[in-house]
Amino acid sequence: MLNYLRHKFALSETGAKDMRKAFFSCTASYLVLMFPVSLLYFLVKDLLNGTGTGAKTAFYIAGIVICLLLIMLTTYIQYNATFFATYKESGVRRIALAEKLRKLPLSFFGKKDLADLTSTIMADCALLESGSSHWIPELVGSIASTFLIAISLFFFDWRMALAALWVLPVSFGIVLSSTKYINRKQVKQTQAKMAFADGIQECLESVRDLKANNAEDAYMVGLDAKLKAVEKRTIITELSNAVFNGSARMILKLGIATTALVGSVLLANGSLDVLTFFMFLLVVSRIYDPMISTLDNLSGIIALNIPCGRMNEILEHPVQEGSEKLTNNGCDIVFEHVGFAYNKDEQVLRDVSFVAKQGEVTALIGPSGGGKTTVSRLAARFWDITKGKITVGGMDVSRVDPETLMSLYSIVFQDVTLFNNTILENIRIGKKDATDEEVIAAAKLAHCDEFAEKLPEKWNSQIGENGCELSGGERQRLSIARAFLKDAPIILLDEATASLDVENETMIQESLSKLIQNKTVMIIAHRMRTVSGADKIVVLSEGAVAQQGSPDVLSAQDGIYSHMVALQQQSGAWKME
Ligand SMILES: Nc1ncnc2c1ncn2[C@@H]1O[C@H](COP(=O)(O)OP(=O)(O)OP(=O)(O)O)[C@@H](O)[C@H]1O
Repeated sequence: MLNYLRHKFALSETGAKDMRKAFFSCTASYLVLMFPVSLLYFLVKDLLNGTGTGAKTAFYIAGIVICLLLIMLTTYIQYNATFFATYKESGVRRIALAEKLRKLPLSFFGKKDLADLTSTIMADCALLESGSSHWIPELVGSIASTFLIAISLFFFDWRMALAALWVLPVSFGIVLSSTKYINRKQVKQTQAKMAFADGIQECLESVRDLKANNAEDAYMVGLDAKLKAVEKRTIITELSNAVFNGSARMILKLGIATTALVGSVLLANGSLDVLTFFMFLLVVSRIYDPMISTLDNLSGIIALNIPCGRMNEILEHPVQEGSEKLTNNGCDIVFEHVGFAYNKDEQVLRDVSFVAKQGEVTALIGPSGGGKTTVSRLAARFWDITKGKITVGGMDVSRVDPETLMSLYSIVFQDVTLFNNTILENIRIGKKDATDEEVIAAAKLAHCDEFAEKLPEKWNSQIGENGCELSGGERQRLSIARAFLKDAPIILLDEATASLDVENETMIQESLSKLIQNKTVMIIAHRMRTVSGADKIVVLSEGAVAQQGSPDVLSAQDGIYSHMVALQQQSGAWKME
């Protein structure tokens, strides 16, 4: 049962145990609510028999007090087992999801969009909070308590029990038979909501380009259509729920009428006593209440399948594993017949073999889409390769834990990611325990002082979301400063200086040349000027190595490299006429 609960509701082991406790406590609290009915039954019996003496009064007062205490106690236990446990579990679940996301390979994120993942951690977890604190324990508690009460009713009078209880299987049958149908509607509603959330996110991210292209109105038409789709899907889902649940609720209420009708007939023909009839009327006035509130929530419980499925997809997705020990001897990077595909059947790299030696700069060049960025990221095990082998200092990277492996790398990406924090803290990401002096020294090497010291708060200035208050070149310099601060033995520079002006590029290249001494450097650049000083050039074209060697050797060959150099010389001489 525990394993079933864990998988069904994406729970931790403790969460599953707490949910089981919640089932028992809900059942107990619903059963206890029937105690006053029993007390009333005995009171009416005494009154009818004329046996209500002083001693009995004390019995009833004690009974009322005990009922109240029991109701308070079971409610308290139910609150502990549902609300407190649920919110504790919700915290654990969010942390587990975030931890898992941190460890998942990039291939996972390629298939998921940001809006989807954010909604899983925020909205889906919140939805599951309602499910675990109310709906699910109440469903199980009401079914279990109603079942136990139903059995006891048959001991009193099976005919009256049938008249009172026939509605339960019928109304549940209606709701259960609609489960698949409603589930399908809810899947479509969720898809429409996700498409709309994606649209909003895309609109916010691309607002600059939309304005620049006067495309806001056209985009809004598309967004409006997505919003209308959400509205339509929500109405269909709610209407379907209302039809099935409304019918089930109506049928439940019919139980009171059939109990009264059958009871009156049996009473009239003398085969039922007044007391039993009265007791059944009392029971039917209460027995359906938990069921009715459960039916209201049943569609919510069915809808939990979708968020739980999405959470399980994250929680059960295999992570990249490996040893937490580095066993490399030096830091030469060797690609041996490497093959790789982001998506099955779309081979991106084919039989790529080359060596990037420690103490040398290896430049990856070639036409756009040739696989340069892919190669540099595979070297740091951002993805696992499908064929061949990549080693660092003789150590197979696929056998090392990605976090451990990353300690060997300083990476400057083409697209810089900055955080809404101060300049100092953005650089300190390169080395968490660095002192302010160390951070500023690294920042100065990357020429960040030129803009940081002009800002009102200097190094402690906030730079806005993703560094939106800085220019492209300033953002790039911050990411280079991170690499200086980390000072790892392998450096990957993916178009690191592309957004800098010539003056800054020259200054940073001087600093970089100090940083890269005795290190393994892999550099990707489109400007031939940037790579002309490299020790080795690897030309990648259509996912394969087309040429490799020193710039001098490649210049002498009639290949892609000499062709690219010639083309860039031509474009350097180009003038607007
Ligand atoms: N995350 C991804 N998912 C699927 N395909 C991808 C992904 N990233 C890159 N590709 C594809 O892999 C191929 C190689 O891309 P890559 O970015 O490595 O080329 P590149 O040589 O660095 O290009 P550029 O010089 O334009 O940056 C391209 O066809 C690209 O469309």
